[in-house]
Amino acid sequence: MSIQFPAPHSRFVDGSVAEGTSARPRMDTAGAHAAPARRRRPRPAQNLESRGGALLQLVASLLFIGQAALIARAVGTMSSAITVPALLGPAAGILALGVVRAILEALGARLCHRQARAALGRLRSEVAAAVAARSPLDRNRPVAGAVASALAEQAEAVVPYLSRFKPARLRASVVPFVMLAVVLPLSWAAALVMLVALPLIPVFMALIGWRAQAASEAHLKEMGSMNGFLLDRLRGLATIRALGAVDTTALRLRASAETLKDRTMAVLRIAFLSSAVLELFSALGVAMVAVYVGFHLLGTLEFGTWGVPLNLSDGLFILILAPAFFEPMRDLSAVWHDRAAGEAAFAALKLLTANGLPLPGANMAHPVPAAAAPAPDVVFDTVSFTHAEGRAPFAAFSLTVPAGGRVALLGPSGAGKSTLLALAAGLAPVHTGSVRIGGLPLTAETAAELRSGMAWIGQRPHFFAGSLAANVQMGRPDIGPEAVEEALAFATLDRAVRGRSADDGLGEGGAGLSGGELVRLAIARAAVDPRVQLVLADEPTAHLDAATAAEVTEALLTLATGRTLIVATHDPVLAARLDTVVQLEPRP
Ligand SMILES: Nc1ncnc2c1ncn2[C@@H]1O[C@H](COP(=O)(O)OP(=O)(O)OP(=O)(O)O)[C@@H](O)[C@H]1O
Repeated sequence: MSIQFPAPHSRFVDGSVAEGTSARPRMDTAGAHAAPARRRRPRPAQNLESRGGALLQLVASLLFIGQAALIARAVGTMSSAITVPALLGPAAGILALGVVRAILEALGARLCHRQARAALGRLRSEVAAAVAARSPLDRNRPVAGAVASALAEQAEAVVPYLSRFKPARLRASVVPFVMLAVVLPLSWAAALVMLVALPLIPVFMALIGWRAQAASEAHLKEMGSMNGFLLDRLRGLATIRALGAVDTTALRLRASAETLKDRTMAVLRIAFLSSAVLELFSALGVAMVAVYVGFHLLGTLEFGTWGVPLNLSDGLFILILAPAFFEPMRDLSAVWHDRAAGEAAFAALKLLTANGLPLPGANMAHPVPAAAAPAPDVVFDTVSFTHAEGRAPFAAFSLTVPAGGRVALLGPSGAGKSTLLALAAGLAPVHTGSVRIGGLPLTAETAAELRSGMAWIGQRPHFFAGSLAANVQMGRPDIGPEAVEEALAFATLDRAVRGRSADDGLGEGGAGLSGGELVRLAIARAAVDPRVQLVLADEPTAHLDAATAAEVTEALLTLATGRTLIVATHDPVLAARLDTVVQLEPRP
């Protein structure tokens, strides 16, 4: 997948950041799932459409030239003779242009905002899909808190960037030059003064802009790392309390908040500075034009026109245009920090799309629920896999699990049991060799389809704050309440939750159920889906007392009836209940 992000210092950052994509990740209680993310080239019509609001605002600004001309003419007429009919025409014209300008400006602003929000929605979808496309085995995946902060909070800076900064930049790059072209035939001197004063503004703004960009990036980075830190520590609150590390954590949090405050102030200082610089230069520019026109009309400065001196109407026209000439630049300055914040947000989002260990089939469409297939065989054919930092727990591992077979992977910690299960689940691509399930090689193309017939009961299954039923159903629309009740009964959870209904809630991380009950809840998740024909369970009886482990073992074996089961375990009692035990040896 490739996402078009603006280059950090590009002159023109197009709104087509995520234009024309069809990424629609489906969010359910299981978290973010990447749906097909095929890209289409942005079409010119779409680009025009995305700039429609900015164009309306541009036209509104240009209409001021007409108003200025009418005002100047009316005042010029009044200097010779004041007649109502002579004034009525210009007055009506000024009013009509004013109304049209107001309408265009309001429409333009609305359209810009709407387009910016739509672009942000598409961008968020693409970034969420990119994050979801990283393998769970990739330990360099972005920190959850930082992802949440970037997607939910920092990404919002894209809206003012697209809806305010970009239209302002378009106006600033067109309106002053049209006004210059209008003034030049009347007075080259006034046009020259304007032309000389104008570039000073962008030069100083560019100088300030570099600082602003750096300050905004530092600010967003600090915000992301503080959010990541906060989420991580909130999750580990019990451990922090148990180890008496509350004060240390609070101190770090306070230090982080102080740094964030300093970074925010730095951004604000630069924003105020850029506005002040711009006001100064535009005021100087207007003053210079006013001095020239004033002295020219008084006859002191006779040069600067094309042979014919300026009359009152012409002079007034230039004077009225002078502030409007600098106005687009002032508008641009007012939203200058939006550029810095927007580009920093783009950069933060782009970081999240960095390539890492891919999740095979992450961007494939969710397969249409198919009727249950027969239990598949699983073949590991000379498989090897190397984790980050070159850790390869096994090399050229081969194993055939027959259809409907029940196999225990036994071995010391670090021997690679979980890694093998993850490879069978297609959570990471094998480096050499192949995995075949039901005769189908597990590849990026087949992984999504094969996974739809698997149940993965991980070492630390995630439970979401919400009802038991939602935690079993996991957003699968084809699983109804009756199936959920049956699955809970199957995993003998109905006893554990007797007195509560399936709609009763679980706290974050499964708070409200014991460790053994949570494993059974994970088994219920698998049991509820009739398409599941391959069950992969990673240490389901770890940390359980003998009686609970026996209950979990029974539930697992019942689930495995007529299905293929592979279990990674240290539990000899569980291993003894299975057909085959495969002993893994740690590599030297
Ligand atoms: N995501 C990862 N990134 C880098 N290295 C990893 C990752 N997961 C596991 N490892 C390393 O790979 C090796 C095998 O780990 P694995 O979890 O597969 O072993 P295991 O046999 O399941 O161990 P245990 O019984 O303790 O769960 C270990 O040395 C581990 O440190």
